[in-house]
Amino acid sequence: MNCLETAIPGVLILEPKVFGDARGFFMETWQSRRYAELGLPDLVQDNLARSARGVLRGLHVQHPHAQGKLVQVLEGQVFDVAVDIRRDSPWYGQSVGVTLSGERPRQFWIPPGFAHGYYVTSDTALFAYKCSDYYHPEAELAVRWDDPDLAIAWPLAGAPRLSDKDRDAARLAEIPAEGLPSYEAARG
Ligand SMILES: Cc1cn([C@H]2C[C@H](O)[C@@H](COP(=O)(O)OP(=O)(O)O[C@H]3O[C@@H](C)C(=O)[C@@H](O)[C@H]3O)O2)c(=O)[nH]c1=O
Repeated sequence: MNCLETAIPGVLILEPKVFGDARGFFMETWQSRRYAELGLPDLVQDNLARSARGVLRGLHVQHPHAQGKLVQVLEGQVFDVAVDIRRDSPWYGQSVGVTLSGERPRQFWIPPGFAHGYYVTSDTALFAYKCSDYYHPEAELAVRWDDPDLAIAWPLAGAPRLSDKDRDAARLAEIPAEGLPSYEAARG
């Protein structure tokens, strides 16, 4: 497996080994020992979402109960973004964006303390991810996907389709510092 660093330490692009043959392909999408060697924590919840073209989900984070997320597109294509919102991080407000597709299977590791979102650029997208903590709806926080301070270069084709929660989300600067994860707490 290839492990590629990004502009923010800890945010990783993983390229698992793909075994192609006449039938199709095979790959391991998670293996506890190998992923632990890369520094990933235990993963305790597995999620799957299908979305139509133009859907944008995010930006979401849990605080407390910060979740690291190992994400992968099974079918279709998305633009996926990790935003560092750890209040005392040297990379606070910076983001990493990556295109993920079922055609070129690779994984994106979003560490705890980052807000996460994605925008669907194919007719449909099947999006799978494993999380390092359980879902705690009372701890959910949404940050505006189009927060001008974050200046995320979404590859938009028209207005995105949003949930009510995401349409009403606050800008990062509007969230009190104590409502955001800290660098140390998110590192565990
Ligand atoms: C995230 C989640 C949602 N749900 C339920 C709550 C709700 O009724 C329904 C849909 O939830 P949402 O609208 O929050 O789904 P969605 O907008 O897809 O939320 C997800 O967005 C991406 C960007 C992330 O990073 C995820 O962590 C998660 O926040 O599913 C669970 O039961 N467990 C979960 O872990």
